[in-house]
Amino acid sequence: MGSLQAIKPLHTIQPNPYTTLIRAHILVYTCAIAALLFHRTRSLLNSPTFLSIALFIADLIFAFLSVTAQAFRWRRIRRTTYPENLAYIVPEEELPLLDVFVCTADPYKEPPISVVNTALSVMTVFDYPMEKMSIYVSDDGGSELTLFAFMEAARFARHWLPFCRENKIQERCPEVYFGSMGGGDQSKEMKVMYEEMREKIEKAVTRGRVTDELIDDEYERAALEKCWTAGFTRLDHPAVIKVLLESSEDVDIRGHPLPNLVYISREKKQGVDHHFKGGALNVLMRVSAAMTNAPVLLTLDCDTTCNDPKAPRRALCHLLDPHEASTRLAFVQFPQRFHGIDKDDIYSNEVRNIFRINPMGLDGLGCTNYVGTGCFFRRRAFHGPPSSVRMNTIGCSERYGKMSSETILRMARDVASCDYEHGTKWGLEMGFRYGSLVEDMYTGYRLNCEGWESVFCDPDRPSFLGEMPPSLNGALSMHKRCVIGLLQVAFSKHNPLIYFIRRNLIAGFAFTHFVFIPILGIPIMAYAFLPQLALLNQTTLFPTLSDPWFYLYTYIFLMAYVQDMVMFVSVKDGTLMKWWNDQRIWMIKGVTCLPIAMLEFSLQKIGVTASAFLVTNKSIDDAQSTRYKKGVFDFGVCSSFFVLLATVAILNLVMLVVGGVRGLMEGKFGEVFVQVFLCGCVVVNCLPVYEAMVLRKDGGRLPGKVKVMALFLALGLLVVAHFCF
Ligand SMILES: O=c1ccn([C@@H]2O[C@H](COP(=O)(O)OP(=O)(O)O[C@H]3O[C@H](CO)[C@@H](O)[C@H](O)[C@H]3O)[C@@H](O)[C@H]2O)c(=O)[nH]1
Ligand SMILES: [Mn+2]
Repeated sequence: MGSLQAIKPLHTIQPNPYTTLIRAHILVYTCAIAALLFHRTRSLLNSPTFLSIALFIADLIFAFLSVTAQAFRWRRIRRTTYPENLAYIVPEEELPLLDVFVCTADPYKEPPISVVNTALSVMTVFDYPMEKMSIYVSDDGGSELTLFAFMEAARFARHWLPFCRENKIQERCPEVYFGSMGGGDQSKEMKVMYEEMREKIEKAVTRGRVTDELIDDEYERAALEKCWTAGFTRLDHPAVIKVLLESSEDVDIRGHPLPNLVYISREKKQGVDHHFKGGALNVLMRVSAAMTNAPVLLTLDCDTTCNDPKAPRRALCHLLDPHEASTRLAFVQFPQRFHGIDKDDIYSNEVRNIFRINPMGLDGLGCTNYVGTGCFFRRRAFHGPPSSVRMNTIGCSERYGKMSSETILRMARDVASCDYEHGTKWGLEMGFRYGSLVEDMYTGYRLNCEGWESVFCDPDRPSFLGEMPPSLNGALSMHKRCVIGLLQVAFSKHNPLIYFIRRNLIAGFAFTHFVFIPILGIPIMAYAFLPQLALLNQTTLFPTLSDPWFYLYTYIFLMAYVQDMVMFVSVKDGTLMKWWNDQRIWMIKGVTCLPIAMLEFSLQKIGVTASAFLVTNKSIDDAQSTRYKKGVFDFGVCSSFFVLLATVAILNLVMLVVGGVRGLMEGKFGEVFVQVFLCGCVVVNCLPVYEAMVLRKDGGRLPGKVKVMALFLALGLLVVAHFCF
């Protein structure tokens, strides 16, 4: 094997060529930060006022996060996979079975037709033996609409799969395929069939139920009537499990095998904790174990379509690598990438930092993070640390028999019941881990803690494409939920600071940074308000222009931006404009969702409220998406985020003018320069906010109510500051 590998590698690593330079800079930068803290401490001891103490705390947090962030730069790597060489290691017929999990939770926020497209894209795009694939759909919405959509999809697949094979259409899901091309004659018929299916599904969704004339045959009717009986609600219903396609029996119209397709809506009971997506995935894991028990799993969100025929083989390049190391490999993560992002990505919806930049750094340290979708797992990793499970290559596992047999279905319903996990280690030491709204990050992290490794695979052509909310409020709400999830990890007993650092120092720093990002809200809020308010009474808080310490501040400030910018643009398709928007969103998040998330998290901690996973809305409003495509900000909802943001915008503009003018007139510009400059930075970032406040007339302008509230808040703060500072 060894020599074969040398000639035909499955994957290679390219370390970042600038690693030495980067490490030298990390050293210098860390020293600079230490010096700044020293300077801050000294001036604090000289004059301990409320302001200087508050800013000192802010600087401590900045320093903590800046230093830990360097861990992501310590050993950055890129990987290349050679799926074409896989055949030298495993013959085609010995490829492992693959179980694909698709989660959906709400037919109104996640239109069933797009969930269907996700499943069909797995079948069409992946260049993998059909009879080895099984698709398990989890419906946490417990909706007959979704089951109906999938029954329709199963029928459509019998035509669609041979059509794709015969016309060599490989790289699309039906929605994209029919959307982009008018199509030749051969595709006309298919298109009609697809449109019919879509119309039916959408009609059912608009009506809120599957009405009689939409149902085609007795099989469908029986399935729907038998399950959705009186008393069946989303939050309270027995498990529904339907085998819609069974590979050993169902064939397409040309007689070729189809993949397995199974619909699952786990049992729900009011008052029982269902653990959101993590709970759903664990049910899928058990039901699939009873049915196909594939050694390799792929998790997909309902909005993630496949875009790379080779993705499963790329993952196997790592998972089946005959070298020792691969036996400790738990998962191969492809980045979340998105379609429909506007050219300059005004809401920073690509979230490059989390999805592409930081993972390259973590990957070099052996533990990239799991991001919830587009991830191939070794099933065994969910059953205990690598040392506890038998080590061998993956291999195929046998099936239990006919999937839709009563015995197997009974077993499946049993493992999908509410009580099944009671008294077991599921969610604690087995399966996807509970306790955080970022079940993905937390699960990946816990696997790493157990000694499992993980790999980041980011080929140029995106392997998976998902969707992001095309509205600012949507993006901020989603981020808020993630941030609460991170805080739940940061303040848990598995917190990386005590739990991971002793295992792997640098990776421990990286994870520490990761979960403590939310507390950035504290310094960003402090810097968005305090220096500005201090200008009112002309209190000087920073070194003046003539002070040598001023250069240290400048260096640290500039370097923070330069480092960020270089990393941002060095990853493919990173443009300066996107970076600029990303840093704007960074600031906006810092004054909106971070503080609100911290507040909500604290309330949850003391037991005032309970944490909830609000599913991101994926159905899009037309006016909104037109604005988004034009790159115009959308502020058109009354949201507490916008009240905070507008307050910051107003306050900084006022103080920029007041501070600047007074500084110049009184010849004290050098003394207030840093503070006025800060106002300037905020004002530049807030330009779209002013525009939405005064100039715009469209639906995306800032609502009057928000403006008034922000105005009062800003005024109130000025009055308070005038008397206090
Ligand atoms: O109770 C629930 C809640 C959600 N989901 C599914 O989980 C997926 C992700 O939910 P969504 O609201 O779309 O999450 P995103 O806003 O896309 O959030 C990101 O963050 C989540 C939490 O960290 C990850 O699970 C996601 O994969 C990741 O894309 C969707 O397919 C949902 O249907 C469930 O199955 N059950
Ligand atoms: Mn998503």
